[in-house]
Amino acid sequence: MPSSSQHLDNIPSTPGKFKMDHKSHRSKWHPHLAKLTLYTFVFFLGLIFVFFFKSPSTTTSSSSSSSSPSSYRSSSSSSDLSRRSLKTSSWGGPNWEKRVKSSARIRTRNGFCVLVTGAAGFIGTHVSVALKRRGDGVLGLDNFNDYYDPSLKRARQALLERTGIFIVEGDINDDVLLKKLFELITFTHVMHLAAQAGVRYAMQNPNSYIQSNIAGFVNLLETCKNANPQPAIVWASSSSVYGLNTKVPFSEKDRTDQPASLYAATKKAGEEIAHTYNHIYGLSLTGLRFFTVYGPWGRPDMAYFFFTRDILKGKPIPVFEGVNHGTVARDFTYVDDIVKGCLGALDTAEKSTGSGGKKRGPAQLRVFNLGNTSPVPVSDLVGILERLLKVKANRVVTKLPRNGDVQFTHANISYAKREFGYKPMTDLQTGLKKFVRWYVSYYGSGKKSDH
Ligand SMILES: O=C(O)[C@H]1O[C@H](OP(=O)(O)OP(=O)(O)OC[C@H]2O[C@@H](n3ccc(=O)[nH]c3=O)[C@H](O)[C@@H]2O)[C@H](O)[C@@H](O)[C@H]1O
Repeated sequence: MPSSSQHLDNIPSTPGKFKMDHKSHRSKWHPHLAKLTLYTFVFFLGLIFVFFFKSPSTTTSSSSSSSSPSSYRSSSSSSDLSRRSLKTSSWGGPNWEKRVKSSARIRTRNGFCVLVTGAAGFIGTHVSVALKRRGDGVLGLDNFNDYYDPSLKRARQALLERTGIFIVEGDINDDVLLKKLFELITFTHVMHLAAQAGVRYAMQNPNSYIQSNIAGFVNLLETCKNANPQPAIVWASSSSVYGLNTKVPFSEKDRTDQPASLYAATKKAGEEIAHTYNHIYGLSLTGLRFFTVYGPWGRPDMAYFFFTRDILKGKPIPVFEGVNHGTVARDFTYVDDIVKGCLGALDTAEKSTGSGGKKRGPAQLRVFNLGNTSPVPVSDLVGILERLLKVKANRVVTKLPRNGDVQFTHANISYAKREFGYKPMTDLQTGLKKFVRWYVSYYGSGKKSDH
């Protein structure tokens, strides 16, 4: 008989019996029992490990109430583990709820109540402030990930706090959190700007694009479609959906089925997903194709931003050119013009027609270009920066890499003009002047900054 079965045979049938015989069996039983206890311990430890680390939604149980301090939550899920630095988030409790409600309070007649996702982001910050200033209730949501220096996001957060805007720290993939927010607040609109941005970074971390721009978007739409009343949603698509399209200027009617980057593909997928939720659930959805947005509080991963930093530091900057020295150009659009476009889209968004997951009638579905209608070669952008910074750039002319960049963008904006009077006012020279002024006030004249 194998020794293991002997061990099993020797286990007392009741604790009482064991206790009674304790003294006489002790020396004989102890090694076996110790081993068995160890195995049992390891087994349960394993179970606990599996429960806590493999369960899709571990500590965000919807049954626990967030109204007491003891119910402060920490959210993370298995899918989060694949994300770049998705921190756990804490939310809940009476003080948290008070801040949420105060931030979302409408302060003007017929004002909106807007959930702004990605509120600590570049465009999110600008749009949030503009909405708050005109009296709308604004609640921010942001996961503060470290795609770029999170201290810049914290500084934007501090700016928003001074304007009376609270940013909930959490992820759009956290359905329990989203549900809670919609239970606490009746949002009339969602301005969805949370995304994994950047064209070239998609080669390094493709999964983060799927997590944010597809899974996160679907999660948000699921919450919106279940809400009663359903909010109207305005969200950030991208000029990059035009991909390898050669017909210029880009019109919303042009083909968008040739994306040149995974980023573009996820934004295009977002447009198709928006169509589905509009069709099935009656959600009012407006996608905005932003064209290379720049300005104060911008994104450090964008060329105009890191060119400024590196010119000031005397570092070389790679300036891309197309085949046969072809010009690479962008329809750079100043952030204040984009904000006006966002507000115009919100103001003309019709109500969703569904409620509680049921469609009651056809709902609005729109896509707009928001560009500047005036493409500028990247080499001219560098020239403007040189003049503003009074430093000569160390240009390294480099062949446009095959990592998602397209050679040229140019927006036709007549649809946005017709629908809500969109009219960009800022040329690149004027906008970069404002950016440089902000940059120098934020980082100093730069040579020592190492962000
Ligand atoms: O409209 C959009 O939807 C997108 O706009 C932005 O993408 P892009 O237009 O590619 O901006 P950005 O990287 O600043 O490159 C600007 C120019 O500099 C050139 N470029 C870039 C890097 C470099 O090292 N050298 C260079 O010449 C480069 O070839 C390009 O011509 C957002 O990042 C993106 O998130 C998305 O919102």
